[in-house]
Amino acid sequence: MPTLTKLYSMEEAATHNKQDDCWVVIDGKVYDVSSYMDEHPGGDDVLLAVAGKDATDDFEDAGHSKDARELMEKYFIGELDESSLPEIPELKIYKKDQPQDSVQKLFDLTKQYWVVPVSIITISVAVSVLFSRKT
Ligand code: HEM
Repeated sequence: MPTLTKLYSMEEAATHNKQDDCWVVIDGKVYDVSSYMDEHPGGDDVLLAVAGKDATDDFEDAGHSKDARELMEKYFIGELDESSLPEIPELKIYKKDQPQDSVQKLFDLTKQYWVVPVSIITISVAVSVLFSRKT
């Protein structure tokens, strides 16, 4: 049977940023750690510092054990609605300017560096003409 996962926007997660109402977002998943604040071996202050925010990097930096990762499931309440995230303009531009595939890429490079093969051919022709005149 399919399970329904609740989706939360980053705006909504951001409102849960207090000691007694604390959500953290880790790897696109939303956790309500309000009841875990006092028990967290890393302290409640570190959780409060990332309350209502994306704590993926901080979570990974702390080097959590397999047990800790299993324990997380207890506090899982839903997933982050990716469409609620602001679009990064640089990413869009980068994507847009990328050639479609490697063939296209090679074609673009050839267009850009046509001077190199043309110069090689010109020099070769000049050298062979000089040599043929000497003999
Ligand atoms: C649902 C979320 C979380 C759970 C269930 C959790 C659980 C745990 C557990 C069980 C430990 C003990 C060490 C281990 O087994 O790895 C721990 C330590 C720690 N946690 Fe978390 N944690 C969570 C989120 C976070 C976040 C978001 C941060 C950072 C902002 C954080 C920072 C730390 C730190 C600094 C330690 C101490 C590491 C040490 O003393 O070596 N934790 N956590």
